[in-house]
Amino acid sequence: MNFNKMPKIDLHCHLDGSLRAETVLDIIKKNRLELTQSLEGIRKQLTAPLSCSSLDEYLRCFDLPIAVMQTKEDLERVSFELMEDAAMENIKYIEIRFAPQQHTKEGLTTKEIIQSVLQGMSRAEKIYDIKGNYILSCMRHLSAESAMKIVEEGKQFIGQGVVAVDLCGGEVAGFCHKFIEPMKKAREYGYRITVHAGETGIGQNVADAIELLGAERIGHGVFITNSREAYNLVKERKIPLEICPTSNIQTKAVKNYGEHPIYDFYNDEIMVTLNTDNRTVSDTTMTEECIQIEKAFHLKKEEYTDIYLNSVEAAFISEDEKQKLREYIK
Ligand SMILES: O=c1[nH]cnc2c1ncn2[C@@H]1O[C@H](CO)[C@@H](O)[C@H]1O
Ligand SMILES: [Zn+2]
Repeated sequence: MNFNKMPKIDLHCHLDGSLRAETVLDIIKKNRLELTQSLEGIRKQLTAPLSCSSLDEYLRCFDLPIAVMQTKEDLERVSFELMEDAAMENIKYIEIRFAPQQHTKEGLTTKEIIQSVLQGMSRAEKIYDIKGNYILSCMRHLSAESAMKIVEEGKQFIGQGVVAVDLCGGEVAGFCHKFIEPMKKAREYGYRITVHAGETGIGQNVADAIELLGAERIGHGVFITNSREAYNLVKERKIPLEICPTSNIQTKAVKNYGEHPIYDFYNDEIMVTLNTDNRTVSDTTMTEECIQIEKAFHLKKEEYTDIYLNSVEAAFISEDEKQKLREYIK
């Protein structure tokens, strides 16, 4: 299959993990930041090394991009550029996530931060054949109060380019208990809910995310294989899994593409979707994720179409918008 040309959907893509190295260098120079001044050095810092041994190590690659995402202008720019990069490889719809909590170092308010990325997104939508929405991620190592603040301040943007909230960062057992209140509030306000869970060996977190937080989708969920309860919940309630194969190899959730459970899940009628996670940190694209999965499992055209249609179903958009996305693949 010529995946570059085929229509694609990315439901799990972090803004801060998807910056162009050239742009990072540009912003460092423009803002006179005391950071690496060489493109090669930047590229190295932005991408998870082959030797990456865990999610925690993978997450260290976000320090540099976050340092250059602290002004309105720079947030607008990186948001526009991610949409542009996605459009160039025929991604027709993308849900981009980021944690506003991490962009206040130069004094921006949550409102200014969200407005800036939304502006970049809508500028790209006017030029390219792509649509997008934002997911507000809350860092799990921060407090429930901090997550509540994002839920409260992001509320005014629901339906204006913001569709959901997420929990992300390092994963420990039982993390969901801490976030019951903010996620309850989020549901009341009309946010859709997706949660990173089951990425580091703890299947029970997936069951918790669904039962305690009302997660409608799960980021990764690879380790439902460890928990009968989580597996059955995902299967029976048709909870879509946002699978990001390359990222899972880097964080050592799986050994290689061939050993990724995505195809077993697919064959067991679990609703899998295929996504990038982080275009720069994982040095990947949607095209590349598709190619690797095609290679590993001899994916047929109908199977790719099924997975694309799962993404359409799982997207946090209206029925009309879903219909438009279905038409691309006919
Ligand atoms: O695969 C992942 N699992 C958990 N957290 C992640 C992953 N990729 C990125 N982030 C975290 O999400 C934040 C907001 O975008 C990033 O700064 C990073 O810390
Ligand atoms: Zn992620």
